Amino acid sequence: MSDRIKCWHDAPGKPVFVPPAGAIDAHCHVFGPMGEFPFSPKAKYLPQDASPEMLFALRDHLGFARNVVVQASCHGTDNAATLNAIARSGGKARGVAVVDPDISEADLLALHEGGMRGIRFNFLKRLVDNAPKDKFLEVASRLPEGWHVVIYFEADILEELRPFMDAIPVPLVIDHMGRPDVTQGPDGADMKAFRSFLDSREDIWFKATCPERLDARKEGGMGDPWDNFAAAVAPLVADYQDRVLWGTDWPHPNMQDEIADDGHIVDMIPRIAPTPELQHKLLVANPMRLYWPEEL
Ligand SMILES: O=C(O)/C=C(\CC(=O)C(=O)O)C(=O)O
Repeated sequence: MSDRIKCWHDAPGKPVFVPPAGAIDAHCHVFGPMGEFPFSPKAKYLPQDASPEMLFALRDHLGFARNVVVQASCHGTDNAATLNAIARSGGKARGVAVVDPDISEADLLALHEGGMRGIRFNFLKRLVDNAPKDKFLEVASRLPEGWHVVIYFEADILEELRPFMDAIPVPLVIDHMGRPDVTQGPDGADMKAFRSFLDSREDIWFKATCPERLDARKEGGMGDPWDNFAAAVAPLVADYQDRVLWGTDWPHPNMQDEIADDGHIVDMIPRIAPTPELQHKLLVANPMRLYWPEEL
């Protein structure tokens, strides 16, 4: 692998929407810097450096107060780059780790000390070589107190994953709503299946994220201003308003062919959460419960 990809906008606009005080970007990543934190030999993409300082500058520009940094697959199970971002944030970031399922209890506690509050299981074949469900279940059963499991999958394997996810004994957070086809609309088959999954347990959360991915022109979607995304996702946010999170997904891994303006992504918020009450739940109250519960 040679060329390092760059997927983010160099000069995102200032959003019109002003996030409420204490707003949390609950899904973003850092890459490297590679000189300090090399990528995994198993990485499926090799990105340019997207440093903590760049992330924090974007946070301030967009009007957010905190970040939840999710370990990206290009760093494998070495969480050093994500922990570095959390450490440099001055208390304004927490994280989600990716671990070797054989990780010891002591190492899990060290991740907790470093600000991690969950682990991520990634089922996208283009991102990871294998996803051993039996090992994932074992490690999910011995997480530190208060942790959750983040799961990333695409809509076509939701049913196949149901028995596995049903067996996880801690809260679940589903990345990007399990990537529904938003062009099907709010009552499409993918949204119906996802709703039925949400209805099966009260501790399944989801991220109403990634208009740029789910409504990408390249995928047959609308592209910015992502009208399909707004139409399909707003009813879901309204109906499950106490277990939905939001994030920028900066630096938008693997979106090099469709660079999104993060200011426009923030301006999607009032389209999926039209009232101040919903916006406060989405951006403050809900992520605080998962990531900074001791402050509540
Ligand atoms: O940023 C995301 O959430 C989505 C990703 C990257 C990713 O998850 C990873 O590398 O772990 C993707 O769809 O390529």
